[in-house]
Amino acid sequence: MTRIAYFGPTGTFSEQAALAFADGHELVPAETIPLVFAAVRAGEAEFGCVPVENSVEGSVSATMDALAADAPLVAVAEVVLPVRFSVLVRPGTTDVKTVASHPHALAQVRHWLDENLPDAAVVASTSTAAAAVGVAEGRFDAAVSAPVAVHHYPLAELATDVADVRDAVTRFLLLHKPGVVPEPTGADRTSVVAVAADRPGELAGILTELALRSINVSRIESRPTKERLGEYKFYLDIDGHITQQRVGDALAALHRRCHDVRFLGSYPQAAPSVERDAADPDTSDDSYAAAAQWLAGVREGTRA
Ligand SMILES: O=C(O)C(=O)C[C@]1(C(=O)O)C=C[C@@H](O)C=C1
Repeated sequence: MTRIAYFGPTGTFSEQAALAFADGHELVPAETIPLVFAAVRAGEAEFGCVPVENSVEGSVSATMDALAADAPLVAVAEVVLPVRFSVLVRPGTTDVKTVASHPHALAQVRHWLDENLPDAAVVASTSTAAAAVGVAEGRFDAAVSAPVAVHHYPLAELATDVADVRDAVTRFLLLHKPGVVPEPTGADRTSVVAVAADRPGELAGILTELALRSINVSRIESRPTKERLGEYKFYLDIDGHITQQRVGDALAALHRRCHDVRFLGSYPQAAPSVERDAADPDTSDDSYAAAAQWLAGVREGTRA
């Protein structure tokens, strides 16, 4: 049976994302995001499911770092889930002195906590469900959890539908060892991470390579290389698929000019951000093929 390792324990948003990817597969929890990557790299699970980006709190740095380090894994699918929380307590709890959750979740309910539990000490936990486990075991009084967590742990709802930003969403990736790239659908995303050379205009140069080929950038994020102060790698999410000429051409250009480029996957967009085939017709695959034919003819001396 196909196994999906997910950022657990049971009752996380990541588990719901894993279910959305493939109901019927065996879901195996891993306690941290790096452990999800490790399970896939070691072949203990074929796929891994991790959060990558939240509309309120931004990128999940543990995922970003794990994507760029060690043996490469690539994204083969994404899913976007709405994020509203339940605040869970042991049945009968009236006095909440400590409230725990994953830092990303805490950041999304800061105002609610200020208004409703102003005296509670806020504690970071490895995941929203780990916080629920901590409450069940008596280590904290309340957990900011995914709504499904109440079905997994002997806890009661102190509040439901908690979110400072009503329409918050989190994007999750399904990861696999490099091998098969999903077929292009016409509304795909390609992710890469590039270590740029440290020279004037380099970032502008990278973006120009994309702009010249009519490629939309949906996200750019920098993280330190962790080797030297001031040295950064750039994560880019672009619209399009690696099999498209203009995307392949742009990534080859990035490979020429950057110290390092790692392909992080081409996969269907969960919520397409552009019209299908909205790109400039001068950058279509047909246009690239015609230009390559002309160039080959010129080199052979059969065309001018
Ligand atoms: O702890 C969980 O439930 C997770 O799946 C992690 C996570 C995150 O890292 O962003 C997922 C979605 C929510 O935004 C809060 C927490």
